[in-house]
Amino acid sequence: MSITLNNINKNFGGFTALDNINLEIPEGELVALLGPSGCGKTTLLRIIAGLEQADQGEVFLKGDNVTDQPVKNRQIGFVFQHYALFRHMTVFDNIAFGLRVKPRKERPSEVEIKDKVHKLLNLVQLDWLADRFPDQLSGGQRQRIALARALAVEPSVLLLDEPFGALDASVRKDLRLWLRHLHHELNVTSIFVTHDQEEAMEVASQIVVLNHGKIEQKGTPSEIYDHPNNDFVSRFIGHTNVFHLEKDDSAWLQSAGIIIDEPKGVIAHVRPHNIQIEKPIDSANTPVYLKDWQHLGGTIRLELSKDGANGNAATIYAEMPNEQFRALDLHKGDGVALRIKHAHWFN
Ligand SMILES: Nc1ncnc2c1ncn2[C@@H]1O[C@H](COP(=O)(O)OP(=O)(O)OP(=O)(O)O)[C@@H](O)[C@H]1O
Repeated sequence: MSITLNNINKNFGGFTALDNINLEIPEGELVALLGPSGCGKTTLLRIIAGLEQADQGEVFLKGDNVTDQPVKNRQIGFVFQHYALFRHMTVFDNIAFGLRVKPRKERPSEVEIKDKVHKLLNLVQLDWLADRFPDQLSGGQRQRIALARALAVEPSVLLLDEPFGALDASVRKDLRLWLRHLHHELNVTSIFVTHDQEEAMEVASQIVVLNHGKIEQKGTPSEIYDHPNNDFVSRFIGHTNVFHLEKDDSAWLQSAGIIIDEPKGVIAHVRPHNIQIEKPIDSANTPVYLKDWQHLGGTIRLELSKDGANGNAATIYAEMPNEQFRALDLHKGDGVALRIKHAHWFN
């Protein structure tokens, strides 16, 4: 089901939580609402769900204006950060709950319910846990069961609010991929809230970046990463090195012979992988040296410092494949030459 938001505004007292939000989400997308704490993500999700009323604006689901419709008429499934499973019910009964409370005319028979719950348990790959209680599950298993429960009533839209926020890093990583694959299988229009840009990049087909109640940018992960609209998006999505050409950076960049494209503004944002590192011709006379590095799996992140700068000088981050780093045979304290391959410019 497609989702359209027109001019959504929401204030809490004198505070503007959402400021004229316009958004079109086509059917079948998996969209991440991404932004820093307090930017309005959950409020927007709650307005789509009907759990909160906007002060102004309209919500359309599949072209129908549902602004004044209560939650129960919107065919929406929810998964929240803190497991909302009923503790006194088994996994099976938790998933069956939404079907059993349907009005008599729409309620499936117990045989149909049993069949459906097992299908959902298979889908989330936890069929063997049907008779357990929520307390006997791991955090990751509970979230998968919460998702199965949300899907039981065949929602047209699935809303997930930081669904993996309470889980540890490795479980989170597994569940992100799992959610993506599950979405490929089901194709239910889904929106999930996250403040984790890596999570948004890894899972979503579209990312909506929010800040101070406004949409800063909407696009695919690569559009957002490679073509950030503005300074905020560029800094928020992944690491970026910021060079101010009207301020301190101008002089040392010039002295180091570092040229950043054709300037198209005064602030250059450079992604770590767009900084190429070479061994300098004159290593005794290089203004940049290797301070430290870290392994990030297939790549190495290099921390570079300006020679002679005091301890507060901004670190420059570069990234390169492991083999390339090994071939350079660099050691801590070695001088390096930089070449900047590409920058995003802002004013
Ligand atoms: N019921 C409320 N009454 C007053 N202010 C509220 C209420 N709900 C939210 N807010 C405020 O509105 C702003 C947006 O809140 P919201 O929960 O949507 O942010 P968020 O982006 O989801 O943040 P987080 O990532 O921290 O959950 C925050 O400043 C919050 O304090």
